[in-house]
Amino acid sequence: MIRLQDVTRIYSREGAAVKALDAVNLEVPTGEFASVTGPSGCGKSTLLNVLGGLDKPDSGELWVGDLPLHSATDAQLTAYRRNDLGIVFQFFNLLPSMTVEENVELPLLLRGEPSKKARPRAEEMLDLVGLTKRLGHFPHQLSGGEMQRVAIARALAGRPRLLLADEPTGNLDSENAARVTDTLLKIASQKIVTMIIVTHSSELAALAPLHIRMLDGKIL
Ligand SMILES: Nc1ncnc2c1ncn2[C@@H]1O[C@H](COP(=O)(O)OP(=O)(O)OP(=O)(O)O)[C@@H](O)[C@H]1O
Repeated sequence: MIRLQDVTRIYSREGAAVKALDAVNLEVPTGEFASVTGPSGCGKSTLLNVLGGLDKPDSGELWVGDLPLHSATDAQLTAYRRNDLGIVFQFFNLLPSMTVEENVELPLLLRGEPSKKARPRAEEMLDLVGLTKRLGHFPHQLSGGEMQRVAIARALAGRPRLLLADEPTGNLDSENAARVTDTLLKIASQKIVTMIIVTHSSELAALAPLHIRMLDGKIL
């Protein structure tokens, strides 16, 4: 369970206080797929940043399972980001000189897993996103949608508790966006991870069992 209780994050801009998150209360059950929508400036990125342990609330409580992110130490936050969190970005962020398989394996190798464990895990995740035939390809040989599915496989490889995605279909044409959406729905149906996805796509947002609408730092 992800639980936010009265989470407030205030920025100051030109001397004025901006409540990017204004006493937000939210519960996302383990394994749930939640979409987040709302107009520019409503606080979506701030919500992702506090969930990702990159920013701390000024007040309130934010729990990821039994970990209190609002009071976690820097060491706990580093461990949380490394072990419990998968992140998918709008622009994929794959390493161009590595193959698809190597891109997915890399986070596992970086955290000390031996290659003989990392490789089958990468292959399993690439099978999950339907890219088994692309293992040896390089990112520039893939479509945008395929690159995003590699990024999703990479984010899941380390068995995170929480998958955060910021506009995962924002940079894709409709056909590629549809494939990425199908992949996300497949992952959601298997309940292998809690997913919170910020999107401007009303289609993707509506497909999520939990649709969070934000306005002016609040959840509607
Ligand atoms: N570092 C910062 N310093 C000052 N104000 C900030 C900062 N980060 C965000 N804000 C303000 O907080 C509010 C929420 O911003 P946030 O980026 O979370 O919105 P958003 O919904 O993600 O917007 P977009 O869809 O445009 O990315 C906005 O008014 C923004 O200007």
